[in-house]
Amino acid sequence: MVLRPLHVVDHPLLARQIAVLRSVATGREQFRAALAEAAGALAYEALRDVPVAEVTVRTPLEETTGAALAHPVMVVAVLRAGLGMVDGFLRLVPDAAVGHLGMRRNEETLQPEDYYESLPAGVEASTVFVVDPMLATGGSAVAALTRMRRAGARDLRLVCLVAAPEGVAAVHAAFPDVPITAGALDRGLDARGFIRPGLGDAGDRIFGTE
Ligand SMILES: O=P(O)(O)OC[C@H]1O[C@H](OP(=O)(O)OP(=O)(O)O)[C@H](O)[C@@H]1O
Ligand SMILES: O=c1cc[nH]c(=O)[nH]1
Ligand SMILES: [Mg+2]
Repeated sequence: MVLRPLHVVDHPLLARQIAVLRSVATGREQFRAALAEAAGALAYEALRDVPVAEVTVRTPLEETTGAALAHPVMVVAVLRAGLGMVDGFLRLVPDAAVGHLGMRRNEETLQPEDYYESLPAGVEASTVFVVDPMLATGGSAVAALTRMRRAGARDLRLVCLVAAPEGVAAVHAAFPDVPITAGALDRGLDARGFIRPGLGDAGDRIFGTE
């Protein structure tokens, strides 16, 4: 049986941040802050089923058992827009390693072009979260996940803020075992490959480029 995990997080605090991010009236500073908040909420949900290890804890009164994450966490940001999600993730997992994959979508062909890669050691042993706010055609996500699998990632997950059904289908087709956590599943893509209703160009809104 093919596993097709998509978890669209349903939470009022996340929904509120997504409304801020969608609004054309939201400026750069507020956009960055809302994206960090939303990424924290997504991280909380995306980490829900990571393996835990039992540890012994001594309270002031007696010894008991507690939980620790069984494997190190690695966050891999798809540049540039994925950078906007890293701080939110690190608020929840401050000791996570952070990798970077440089990737830009050619706006004529809609194909992703690689331009950078920097990955910390320990990919094989880590729970790896690839983060990018926008999952549109899925070309960038599939390329990023392919690079991470080639780098040795075994426990691999994708976290995005806004997903189009086309992108979800593309990731599911290429990586049926990779769970996707998303903040919203939108209607679809327009003729230019933009997510509708979406939030526009996430990278441009974070960095002020146009
Ligand atoms: O699913 P796709 O059709 O591949 O589109 C999604 C990609 O497009 C955006 O990045 P972009 O290429 O605009 O680069 P940027 O983050 O530097 O702005 C976005 O952050 C994704 O990486
Ligand atoms: O809607 C979209 C599609 C791709 N990249 C974005 O930033 N926004
Ligand atoms: Mg990109």
